[in-house]
Amino acid sequence: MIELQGLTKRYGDKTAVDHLTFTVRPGVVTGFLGPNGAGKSTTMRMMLGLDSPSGGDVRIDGRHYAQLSEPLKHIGALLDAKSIHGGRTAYNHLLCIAQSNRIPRHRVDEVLETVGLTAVARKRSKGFSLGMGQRLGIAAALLGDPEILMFDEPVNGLDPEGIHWIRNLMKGLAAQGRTVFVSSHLMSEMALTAEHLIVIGRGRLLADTSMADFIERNSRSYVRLRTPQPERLKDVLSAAGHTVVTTGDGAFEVTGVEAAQLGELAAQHQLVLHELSPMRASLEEAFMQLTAESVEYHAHGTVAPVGGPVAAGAHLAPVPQGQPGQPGQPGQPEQQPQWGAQWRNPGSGKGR
Ligand SMILES: Nc1ncnc2c1ncn2[C@@H]1O[C@H](COP(=O)(O)OP(=O)(O)OP(=O)(O)O)[C@@H](O)[C@H]1O
Repeated sequence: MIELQGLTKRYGDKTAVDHLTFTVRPGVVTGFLGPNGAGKSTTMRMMLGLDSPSGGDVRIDGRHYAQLSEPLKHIGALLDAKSIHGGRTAYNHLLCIAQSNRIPRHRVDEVLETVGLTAVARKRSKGFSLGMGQRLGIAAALLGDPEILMFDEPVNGLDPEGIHWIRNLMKGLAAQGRTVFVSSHLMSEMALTAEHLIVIGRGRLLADTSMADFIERNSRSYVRLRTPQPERLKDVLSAAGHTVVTTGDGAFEVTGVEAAQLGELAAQHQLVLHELSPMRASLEEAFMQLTAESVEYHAHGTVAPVGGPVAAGAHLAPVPQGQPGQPGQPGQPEQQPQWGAQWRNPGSGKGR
């Protein structure tokens, strides 16, 4: 278990981490999300004793990192895979870490096997691809067989096979009852991996919630309609009390009503429909809205204002309802400015 209490880090005038209080529990993968510069790496560095807090406290299984007599047996971390000494073979790199941490030599072979690097164990790591480097970094994190594992952006730059492998590895480690804490700036990636979510923006806690709750509350559902008789359909929908939004491609979006009801309404008025699709806004959209005020570096026109319309061409991928990982209920966009408060509920998750 990792416990943060009011953890704060200032660099001069800049507050990189601002009074963070949350607990990372065993048995589930906890995703640590935030836009670039939100303070994820700084938080992780403080967890590992690599940076000292300006205020507050972080404990690993009840103790400060510096108090752990054999830290690698408690917590293993992948922070920066590129920091590996390229002149050593993969085997020697791991052996050095094992010997300086009183970890038995047989663990080197075991972790090489786990990460699939046995065949290249005697090769110098400077010739390794990015994916192989990540695997070697993960092998080092696993070396002490720790109960807590921490991965900073582990899928960055990996190919689909590598991403799939890391995802399954993390889930497997959590299923063994370990604490798995993984940072990312991609909500879509976390939706496939994490059961619990911690979201930060500008160093502050924005959400502490189970993934299921996040999906349920944030996946805005609506119905998309297309017709060769747009004016008539719009009149019929408006007369029935529905608010109709016209999209760039000439379709209509209607919120707060079932697709079947709209189909029946159209049939009653003998209107032809070319499309009648129940849709759900993507989690990426919900995440962008949650963190919109916290994004430090905006790409012009790509970030949705809180509670406002989403910019055309933004990374939105509305998906038809009923897809795996997308259960939920209609969202309430007018409540979005309060989302942060709504999510600050450490007890709401499934974590143990
Ligand atoms: N050593 C440092 N000196 C000054 N400012 C720093 C230092 N380290 C981090 N910062 C600042 O603290 C803030 C948080 O940085 P951090 O790297 O923790 O964010 P992050 O969420 O990990 O970002 P990314 O997703 O881009 O890696 C940023 O504004 C960064 O510029």
